[in-house]
Amino acid sequence: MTPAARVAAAIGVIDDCLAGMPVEKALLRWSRGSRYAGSKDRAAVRDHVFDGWRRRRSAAHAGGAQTGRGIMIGLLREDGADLDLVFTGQGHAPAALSSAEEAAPTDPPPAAVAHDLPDWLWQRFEADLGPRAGPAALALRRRAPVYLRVNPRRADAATAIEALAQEGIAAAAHETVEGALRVISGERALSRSRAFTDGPVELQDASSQAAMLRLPLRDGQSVLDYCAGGGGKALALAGRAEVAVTAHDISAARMRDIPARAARAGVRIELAEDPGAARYDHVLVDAPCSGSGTWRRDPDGKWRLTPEALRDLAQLQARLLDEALAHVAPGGSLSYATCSVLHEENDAIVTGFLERHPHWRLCDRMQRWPDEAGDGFFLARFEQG
Ligand SMILES: C[S@@+](CC[C@H](N)C(=O)[O-])C[C@H]1O[C@@H](n2cnc3c(N)ncnc32)[C@H](O)[C@@H]1O
Repeated sequence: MTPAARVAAAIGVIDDCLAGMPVEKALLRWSRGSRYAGSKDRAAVRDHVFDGWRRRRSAAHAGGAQTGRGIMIGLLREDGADLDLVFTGQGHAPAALSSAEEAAPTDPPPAAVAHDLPDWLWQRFEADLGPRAGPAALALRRRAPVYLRVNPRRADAATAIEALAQEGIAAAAHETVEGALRVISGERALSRSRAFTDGPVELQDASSQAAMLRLPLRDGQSVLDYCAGGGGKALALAGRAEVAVTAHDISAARMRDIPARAARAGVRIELAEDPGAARYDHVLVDAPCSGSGTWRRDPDGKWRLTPEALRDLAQLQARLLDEALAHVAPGGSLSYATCSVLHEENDAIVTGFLERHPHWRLCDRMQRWPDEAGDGFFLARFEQG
């Protein structure tokens, strides 16, 4: 495919997204109908679509229309591309620009548009994040850096960097998060690399890693990951110390890869579909959330979230914390995590918990904002007394 044909394909996929199709589904549909496209074409179309979808509002403003074509014109215009080389109308290229499309807009976009958030969310960002609202929203418009977690059971950082380099993947140690590596190039080779398939590294954002490093684990202790999902946090905790980690999730299906991932990582994780009356030294609630700190990876999230859905999430988060509390052993700790930057899912949940449980106190709190050092992430840890 020519570069222009890739843009034409992205326009079609973005139109499907605008019609309500989730971005991954729209890409899959295009991919299935485009057997002629090679792996580089697929990667390029994916990048265009995700760039356009993250910057949907500002690109539509710059391109003059809320359509796949308008978004791609705006995106390329904002990025300084020569539009006449792409919109030629020849072969599989998109049609030449009309005179209306040739004129870049002169009016500045409203703040919510410039920050690529729905109006209500931009208001929340400003209210909740204060001066950090702008930088956080702008970070969510960019591609996410790829971070790996070095599995201390299999390698140290230097060995992992060397193993990755031998397979054409350049990585460097994170400046502040121990054991986190930033992938500099070659990320598309990762999933097939031995460093990944044999267990020395796992894909995990640096902010999640930073949060898991804060839990004060000691050898011999027990840990319950109450919302374990695919087990990313459980694996990080199991790798850190000689602790007995149990994974629970309302969806057993979500946990199905944990045994294989644990075996690859050289750790043991027990699965508990129902933790019953069991109690643990550390209980972690990595709660379902809006994902607002990670929307650069999942841009659908910011366009789909509604105030009502956010309120429902906050109710679920509070309930999960109360449920999980029953599993904390005497003298143990309860940790609450989200990958959100919104007050309603973070500090408001902490305040509500402390009001409902006055014998518990907040003993640690971490808030990270989305930037080059990692995703947005929140952690609060409670102890009794
Ligand atoms: C943020 S994800 C967890 C991600 C996971 N900890 C990781 O690191 O990969 C939240 C998880 O909470 C689970 N969940 C939702 N409601 C729950 C409930 N009532 N009890 C336990 N888990 C629940 C979801 O199935 C989902 O897997």
